[in-house]
Amino acid sequence: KPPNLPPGGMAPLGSLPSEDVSLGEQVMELRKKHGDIVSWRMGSRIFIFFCDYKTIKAAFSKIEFTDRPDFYSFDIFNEYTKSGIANTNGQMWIDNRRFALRQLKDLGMGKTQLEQAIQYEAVCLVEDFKRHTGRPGPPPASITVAVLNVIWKLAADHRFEVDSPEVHSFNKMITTLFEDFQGPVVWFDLMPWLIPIVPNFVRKWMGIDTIEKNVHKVLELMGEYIKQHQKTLDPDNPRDYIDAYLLEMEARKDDPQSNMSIFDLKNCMADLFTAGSETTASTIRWAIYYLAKYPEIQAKVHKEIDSVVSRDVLPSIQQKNSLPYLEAVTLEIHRLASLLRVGLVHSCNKDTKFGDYVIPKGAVLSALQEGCHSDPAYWEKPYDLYPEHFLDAEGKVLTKKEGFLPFSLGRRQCPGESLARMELFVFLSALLQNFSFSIPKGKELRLEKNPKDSFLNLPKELDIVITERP
Ligand code: HEM
Repeated sequence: KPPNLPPGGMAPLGSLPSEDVSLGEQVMELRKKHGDIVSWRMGSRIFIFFCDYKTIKAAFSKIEFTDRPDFYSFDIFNEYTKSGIANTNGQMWIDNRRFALRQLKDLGMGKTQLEQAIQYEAVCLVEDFKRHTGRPGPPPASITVAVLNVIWKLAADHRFEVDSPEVHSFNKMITTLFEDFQGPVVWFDLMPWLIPIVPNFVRKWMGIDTIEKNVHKVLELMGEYIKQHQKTLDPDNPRDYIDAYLLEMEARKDDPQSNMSIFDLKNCMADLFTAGSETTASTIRWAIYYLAKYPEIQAKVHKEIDSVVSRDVLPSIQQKNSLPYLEAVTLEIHRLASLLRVGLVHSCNKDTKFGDYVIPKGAVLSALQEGCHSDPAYWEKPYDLYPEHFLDAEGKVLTKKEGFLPFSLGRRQCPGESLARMELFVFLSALLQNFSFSIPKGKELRLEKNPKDSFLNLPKELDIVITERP
């Protein structure tokens, strides 16, 4: 055991989390015994869990705690060659993240071009929901298409029709990757010494081949769009992320510090799609489920929208500040869903003193989001949908709240946060202006999380009834 390690579950041979209770809940038990920083040896890895908001904020502002770990499951996503944004460290990460943030800003975050694209997707979404009214069923797949189309617009100036088989098969690739990412491949992350000794047939059984194939398909598709863009590139009129990257890559072609390449571009794009699609689409689904479960809150949202927006136009992003209750509901959905339950792990790149402890090089670092989001120290009603958590006495939105970190904190904080917030506002306000959501008669809507999904809290497919509002 390294000296001065935070206290916790440090069985000499390492213990794996139980599958009956979620990882987050198991860490919360350790927190009760040991305090806000706990360690846990899982397999041959030392995990450090930061359990309290202030501790996470202090930890994730440290450069030593900003890297990603050398996880096999992460490397598969880059075909074992570090590239992209989410799984790189050092200069490559700094350059790619900076480029992504600049593109997300230049292509219209807060500006009209992307706003219009999102607004157009909202029109299509409402039209599609009309086809699903009056009978029990899961929330329509058009939610995912709308969210994917926003990223397609940004990345490759492209969109798909809601019934296009291509967009659904692309989505299937991404969701399958998410499922597989939480599967047996995790053993290689926790016990990397297994990697060279596990025979091929076991790797196959673990689903590694399937993940590799799926990743390859995603990257190949990105490659096709890049090729089309190379043929039609106009340096004076960059259309999207791909054009901007190609131009910068050309401008830096003699720069020995440049890590830019077509392979890297494919991975940056894949990162935007994987990080930005299911997260946003699932948040919309959670919102629909929670509002169906809390009809009195839904009625208040309807009333607010009706008092601000005329019924013959969809709400626009400019009206966001006039709809504080909807905004507070959206923030509550982030809190209750805690989509990335224990965050996306970081790693420590050198032995680092932190408070009374020393965090050893190579430790895997995790922010206990769902613990913060249900901590009674921060939330009056931790397990209820209670928009008042995010409203002050005058009904104004409290955007910055201690204990609230759905997009994480610090240097790795989600670069897509503003885009996600914009999408959530435009899509949810459009849907709630036009529809109400309810639980099918005689049914119950069970929204508890699956303990086996330790990292991502994606909603199960549950039936609701969509009714067009008069
Ligand atoms: C509701 C929607 C979303 C949620 C809850 C969410 C949450 C997060 C979280 C918790 C992280 C990990 C941060 C860390 O490592 O500490 C992250 C990373 C990331 N997100 Fe998001 N995200 C959302 C939407 C988006 C969107 C729309 C995009 C872009 C299109 C995006 C792009 C990324 C990228 C590229 C990273 C990796 C950043 C890095 O490693 O530097 N996300 N997100």
